Amino acid sequence: MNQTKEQRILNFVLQNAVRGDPCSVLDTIDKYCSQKEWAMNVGDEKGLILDKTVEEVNPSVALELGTYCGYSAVRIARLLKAGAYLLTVEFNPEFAAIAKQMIEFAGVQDKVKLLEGPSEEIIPQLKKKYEVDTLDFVFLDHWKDRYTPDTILLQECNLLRKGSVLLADNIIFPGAPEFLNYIRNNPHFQCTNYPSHLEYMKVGDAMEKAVFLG
Ligand SMILES: Cc1ncccc1-c1cc(O)c2nc[nH]c(=O)c2c1
Ligand SMILES: [Mg+2]
Repeated sequence: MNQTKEQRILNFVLQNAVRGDPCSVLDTIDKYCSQKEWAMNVGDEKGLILDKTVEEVNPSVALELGTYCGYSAVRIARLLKAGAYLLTVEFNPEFAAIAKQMIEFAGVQDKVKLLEGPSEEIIPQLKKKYEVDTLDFVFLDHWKDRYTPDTILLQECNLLRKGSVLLADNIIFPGAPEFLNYIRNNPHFQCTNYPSHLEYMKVGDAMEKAVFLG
């Protein structure tokens, strides 16, 4: 049975990265996806914006929507303080299976809880089933058409508190114009734009940070 691109990425990591070393896993994925097969990891350039935001927020509880192969889950988890954790949501079971192995190989499994299913089903379960009070940081990197409804859902479920930080990928490419319009015109959010490039490409992209004002 032919391997998927995601399986090829995982195998390249298993054969070339250092087990238990998150930076080695990230560098190895970036090497494969810039030299061999493009894939939709946040990548090294936008990854630095993600790093800076996570370090600034220093979250106790973080949520990621869109795990894919686990690149940004490893990227975020490696920066979390003792006792802090990341919940990451992936709809595609094949991607979730790859990400689980990637997270374990990187050695950050104790900080990451991978939740498989649609974000619109999982978000309303976070308080009761996953014992979340509020979220300090949310990384939106799933499907652009879910950015706005899921942001509204997070508010409806009382998962945001004054100062909660959202960071959204792909604001330019593939683009999330409806989300940008929603969040920039919403008096409950303070927005900042971070111009960058699409992962592994010279094409322009950007990330948008939105701080919930309560
Ligand atoms: C797949 C793709 N093709 C061409 C250009 C951009 C993309 C692309 C890039 C990303 O960073 C994505 N992140 C989350 N979810 C996506 O669907 C997604 C798609
Ligand atoms: Mg993305």
